Amino acid sequence: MNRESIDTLKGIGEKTGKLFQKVGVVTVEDLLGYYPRAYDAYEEPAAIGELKPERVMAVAGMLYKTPDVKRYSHIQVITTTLKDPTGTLTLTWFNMPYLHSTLKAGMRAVFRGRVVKKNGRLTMEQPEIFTAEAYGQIIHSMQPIYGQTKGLSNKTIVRAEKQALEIRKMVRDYMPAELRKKHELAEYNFAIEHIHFPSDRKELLFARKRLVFDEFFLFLMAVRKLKEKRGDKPSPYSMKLSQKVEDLKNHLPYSLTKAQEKVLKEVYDDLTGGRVMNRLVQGDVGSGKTIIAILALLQAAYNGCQGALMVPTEVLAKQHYESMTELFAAFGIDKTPLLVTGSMTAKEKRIAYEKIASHEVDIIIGTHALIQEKVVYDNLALVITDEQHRFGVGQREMLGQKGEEPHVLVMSATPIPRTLAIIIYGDLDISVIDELPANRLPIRNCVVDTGYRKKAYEFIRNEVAQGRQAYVICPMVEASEMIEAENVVDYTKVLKEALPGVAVEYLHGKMKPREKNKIMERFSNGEIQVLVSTTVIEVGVNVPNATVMMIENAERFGLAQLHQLRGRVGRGKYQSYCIMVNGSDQDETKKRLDILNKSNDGFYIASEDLKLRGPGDIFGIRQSGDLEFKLGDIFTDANLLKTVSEEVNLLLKEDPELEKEEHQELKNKLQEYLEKSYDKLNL
Ligand SMILES: Nc1ncnc2c1ncn2[C@@H]1O[C@H](COP(=O)(O)OP(=O)(O)OP(=O)(O)O)[C@@H](O)[C@H]1O
Repeated sequence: MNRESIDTLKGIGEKTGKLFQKVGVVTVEDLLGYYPRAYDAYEEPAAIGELKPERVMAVAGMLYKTPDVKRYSHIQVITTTLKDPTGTLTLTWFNMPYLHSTLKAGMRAVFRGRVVKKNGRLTMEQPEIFTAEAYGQIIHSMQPIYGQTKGLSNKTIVRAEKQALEIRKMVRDYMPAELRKKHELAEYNFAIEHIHFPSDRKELLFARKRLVFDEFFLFLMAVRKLKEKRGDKPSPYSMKLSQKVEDLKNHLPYSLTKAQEKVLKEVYDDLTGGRVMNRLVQGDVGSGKTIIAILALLQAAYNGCQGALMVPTEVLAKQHYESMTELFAAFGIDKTPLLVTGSMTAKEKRIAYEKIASHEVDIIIGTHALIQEKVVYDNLALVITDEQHRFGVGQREMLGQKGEEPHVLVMSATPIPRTLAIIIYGDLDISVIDELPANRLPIRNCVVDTGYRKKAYEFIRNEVAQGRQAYVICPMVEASEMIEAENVVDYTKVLKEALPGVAVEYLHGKMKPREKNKIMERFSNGEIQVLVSTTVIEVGVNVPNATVMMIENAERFGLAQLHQLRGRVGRGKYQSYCIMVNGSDQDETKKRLDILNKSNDGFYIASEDLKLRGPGDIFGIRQSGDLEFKLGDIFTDANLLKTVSEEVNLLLKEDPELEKEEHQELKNKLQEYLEKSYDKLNL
């Protein structure tokens, strides 16, 4: 029943089914596992005088004007005014023509929507309308808000979730009863129901704790199994260090930092030590992880083996490919890299696979495409993955299976404290690059409001005049009627006007991979001077000539994400700048952005953010959304993570193969978890 497709639910036809597929929901089970992104608590209506911008709030009052309808190209706007003893408020709706006949002067109601400040005055946009009685019934309840996609509204998802809960088959709880009791965990079926529809905050936290416990538990069990399987084994590829690679290292345009040398030695010791390497290299943005990867790949190549470098995006794969090709050509390195990406044509792929299988190439760079079944390697001795995003523990294992026990090196810029890293990466040894190259000048930061834009553009113009380049980040791709935030397409037009003679172009995730690559290429070689982009450039993009990072609507991003974005500048010898434009006047936002303003250190930022939010703050912007947990946050749930880690140790000590009767359900669940983790790769 739970594995059935969601089109068995009422109201879900082919079209809606496709939209659900877009957010990864195919079966009833997937739907139940599609947890709310946030919850809306229907609070007491506030007085108009108490309204705060950028918040969703409710007000009660009387309409004192018959609505006014205006039409601007494709948008119809209805406005009216609400009054209470503390003030007046403009209410605005977009494209809702039928409201015209509902809204009448003198009507009393409760209105709930986002409050925004426009031209110095407060307006409520797209408010929902309730009678006082109807509002009284839902007050204080928690309404789920799901991640939506164009055409798939929250209402549709809520309706589907309710049905799914009704028809689902209850599952037997796989968590051993003893553990549930010890940690006061909710029963599984109860937790699933109440994560979607909690009646209050307490119930929500109860349900959430159980599900986060599960996420950590299954993840850590999988990590332990992986360690057992891959950990500390003799390696079929014991290498000898090649002098050619040493020569390259000694002739780079820079010398490695002490931290890079230390980490490189640890990697070399693994490669030559006769045991299979399973290592994580952790280093803040721009600390120089890539050269470690390149040198290790070359060592493999000069030992007659193949090496693969797998990264999360095509843009990055291409970037690595190009910089490697250039480097090798400059230093007379006779080892050829090959690029494999999902957007290659079938023919291109076939040719690439042949080159890999015949060992015509030594170093293979690519995205997920690298672990597709069709790729057959010849003597694959080293696999390097960029852990920023998406590659979870299952993927790690899968790559390992591609060769005969290849060495595995994982790169990460996520600033996880050592105690947590040891848990999360329990199957890996950890190396840390804890120093930035010496030629770097610390990035100068500022947090400004939108009134500063003109000055910022002048500043960018100056930098460009000196030969430098700039990024401008906007949260949205295109204009939206519902969300007040800057978008790449319109912003580019504005910027082109503001900066005549400057080459301004845009980049976003909805563009075709080829187009994206082209734009990135033109930015890399300096043809484009200002790149207006969404967060697609967040990870790993390396254009050392870029010195300005201007982030619009900085309030909409998590601190970790802002830190990554900022890490795109300050990668070369030039002084770099980060301008964060704060579009909100909330104190909390100011405090958050201030942390970034004061520091360029990823570890410090993560720990300060945690202090500000406090453990258990589950409504804040997730810090570690890039790890593979849907609900759990390794920072705010750090204590639970430690507890679960201890429990997993105990359990595996007592029953290493999960053979006991009371662990059978768990064993099946774990198997399922691993299979799902592999499946994700084939999406
Ligand atoms: N020791 C060094 N001295 C000077 N420059 C260096 C040094 N090591 C690396 N670089 C340069 O610093 C820039 C950033 O390095 P790299 O791209 O490896 O960063 P990273 O650690 O991968 O960062 P991110 O996580 O942001 O991708 C590159 O242009 C690289 O050539």
